Amino acid sequence: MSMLDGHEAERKTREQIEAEAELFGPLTSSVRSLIDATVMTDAAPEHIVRARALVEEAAALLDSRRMSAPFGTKWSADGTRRSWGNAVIGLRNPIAPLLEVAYEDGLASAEADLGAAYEGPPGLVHGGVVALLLDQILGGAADHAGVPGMTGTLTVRYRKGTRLGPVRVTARVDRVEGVKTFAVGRVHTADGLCAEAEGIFVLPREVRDMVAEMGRPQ
Ligand SMILES: CCCCCCCC/C=C\CCCCCCCC(=O)SCCNC(=O)CCNC(=O)[C@H](O)C(C)(C)COP(=O)(O)OP(=O)(O)OC[C@H]1O[C@@H](n2cnc3c(N)ncnc32)[C@H](O)[C@@H]1OP(=O)(O)O
Repeated sequence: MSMLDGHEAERKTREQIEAEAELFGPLTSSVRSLIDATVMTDAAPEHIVRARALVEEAAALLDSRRMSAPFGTKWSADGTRRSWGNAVIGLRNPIAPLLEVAYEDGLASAEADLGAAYEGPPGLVHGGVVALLLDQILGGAADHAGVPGMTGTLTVRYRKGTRLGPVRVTARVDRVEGVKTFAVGRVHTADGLCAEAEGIFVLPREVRDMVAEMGRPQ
């Protein structure tokens, strides 16, 4: 499979995309609540059994028509880019913990409220989830700075346990060396600095070849 598969140009207007966001966003949000309720429920057994039947009915309804491939990245003529399946920020992905990434003065930042579904050690966020957030925000900072790449190396230093609840993640590009972008980032909670990371994002060879032929994709 090529690195460029899953990138797709689409003809939808901004209004159509907004209408889709209004349709799918609330579904994602409801399923996210369902995930939390599934982990946290202490309901009576008959309620669990009934809930399971309802969930299976909802899944069958949604599954009655499927896309032929995962969402990928869709590019519109006006430059809008959608990665709605993305595991960290996808609008259609209920396991995606981050909502919006803001970019200001070279700093990417985002907030998430990590509930019980993200637990690792008791009461703390799973270390893999911390790395997941960092990977995305560092990659986003590189992308936003116009020097995107695939994660080649991600080094995380876990300074203290990240308590479940609100977290803030930030990142910025530190330097660029040829096709490699070095980005750095942090995770904070009310307890202070919990994790730091450095990532090396490499513009893949086949994209480099394409860019050399056609100019950098917008
Ligand atoms: C149509 C546009 C497409 C744009 C593409 C960018 C998309 C980003 C867009 C939006 C970002 C949004 C945010 C995303 C965040 C989440 C990202 C993820 O989850 S990514 C999934 C996990 N990562 C992988 O699956 C990578 C798997 N590995 C590979 O594909 C290759 O190994 C790759 C691309 C990392 C390198 O392969 P080579 O063939 O392009 O690289 P060579 O030509 O050998 O080396 C180039 C330079 O990079 C260094 N390098 C190579 N691999 C490295 C590595 N793993 N770590 C550090 N440096 C590495 C080399 O030493 C060399 O350095 P010297 O130029 O000589 O200084």
